[in-house]
Amino acid sequence: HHNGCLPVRIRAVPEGSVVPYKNVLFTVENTDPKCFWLTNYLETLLVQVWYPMTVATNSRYQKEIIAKFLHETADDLKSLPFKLHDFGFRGSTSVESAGIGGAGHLVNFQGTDTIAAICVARKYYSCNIAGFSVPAAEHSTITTWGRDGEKEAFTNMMTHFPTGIVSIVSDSYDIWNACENVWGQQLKSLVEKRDGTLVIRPDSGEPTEVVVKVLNILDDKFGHVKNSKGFKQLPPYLRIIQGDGISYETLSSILEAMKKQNWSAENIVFGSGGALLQKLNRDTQKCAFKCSYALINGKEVNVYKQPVTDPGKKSKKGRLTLEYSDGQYKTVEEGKGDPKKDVFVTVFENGKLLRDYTFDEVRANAEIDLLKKPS
Ligand SMILES: O=P(O)(O)OC[C@H]1O[C@H](OP(=O)(O)OP(=O)(O)O)[C@H](O)[C@@H]1O
Repeated sequence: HHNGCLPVRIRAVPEGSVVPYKNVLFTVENTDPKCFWLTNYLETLLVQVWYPMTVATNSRYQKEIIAKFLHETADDLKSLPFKLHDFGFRGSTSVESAGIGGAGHLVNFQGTDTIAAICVARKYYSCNIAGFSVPAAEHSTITTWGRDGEKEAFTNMMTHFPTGIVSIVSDSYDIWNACENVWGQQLKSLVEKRDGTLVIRPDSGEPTEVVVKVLNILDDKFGHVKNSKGFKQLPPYLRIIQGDGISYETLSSILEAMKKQNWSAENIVFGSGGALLQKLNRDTQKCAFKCSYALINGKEVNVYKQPVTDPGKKSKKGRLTLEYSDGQYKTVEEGKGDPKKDVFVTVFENGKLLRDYTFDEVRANAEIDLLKKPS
């Protein structure tokens, strides 16, 4: 009867919009009364948007934290798009999950090792290359040189990649020895003379302590410059990346510990895997899909649940719209919304995709206010 097309209308907030949780984000209505069952039949599939939304939210929050510390301790915010690198592919439950979640992260940042995410952004959001990475050692490319061969392994990376950024994991045996003696003495002139930036990667231990200690050792060996805000920066050919144990909580405490010792956030890049793509679930942002309205034998019924055992589970009533005014989003229930303030767009109707978003549009909608002073 419908030529294979689903008789539903989906209205949704533009992708990338930053909306406080517990607001309506999209509505689904059947357009054929005979298919009254279709809306909640689609619940299972449609609620899966919780995942990229939650990754994007978590990643954006981390972007806000990093921006705040850059505002306070760095000359500018130019490095922000590459400050949180996605290391999460290996910890994802599937290639598809890594692609979808990793694309959520790429809404906010451009650094990723999750190639599946670049494929998703290219295939579904017309983005040629949404993310980038750099040449990097991993433990096997250091440890295959043997315990006594760490210096040769480092030299090999430095000479194989003679220009640009190169990231070299340095905790295979003893991060303190690697920073103080191997990088700081034996390979010091190689580091200084190389045409690019060496990014040293500690990868174990308590991140807050390790990062500050590594910075202090490198300072002792290579010195620092003071930036316009009076904070210390390693020489431009030297930076660090902390990619172990990074979540929004640890990120904040590392940057705070650095600031206390007068280190600029400019010195560090973060990598995050499990906490970025996997340590979240549908309840992290309390994402749910509920029936709120029905037309029963011509009678309009506002449908809702309100369990006595948990007031937090009360659902919204009636026809729903999302309004934006005075810088605030508000969900309006029971069909009382003002169409002029409604931000929803009809994105799908009777089998047709009516509005598609490019990755650039999503990114623009999600951008943080870079000029805002840190709170
Ligand atoms: O944010 P995460 O999910 O922790 O991902 C990052 C970690 O993953 C890798 O090590 P991996 O865990 O594979 O091995 P390891 O236990 O030997 O560090 C990498 O060296 C980081 O330590």
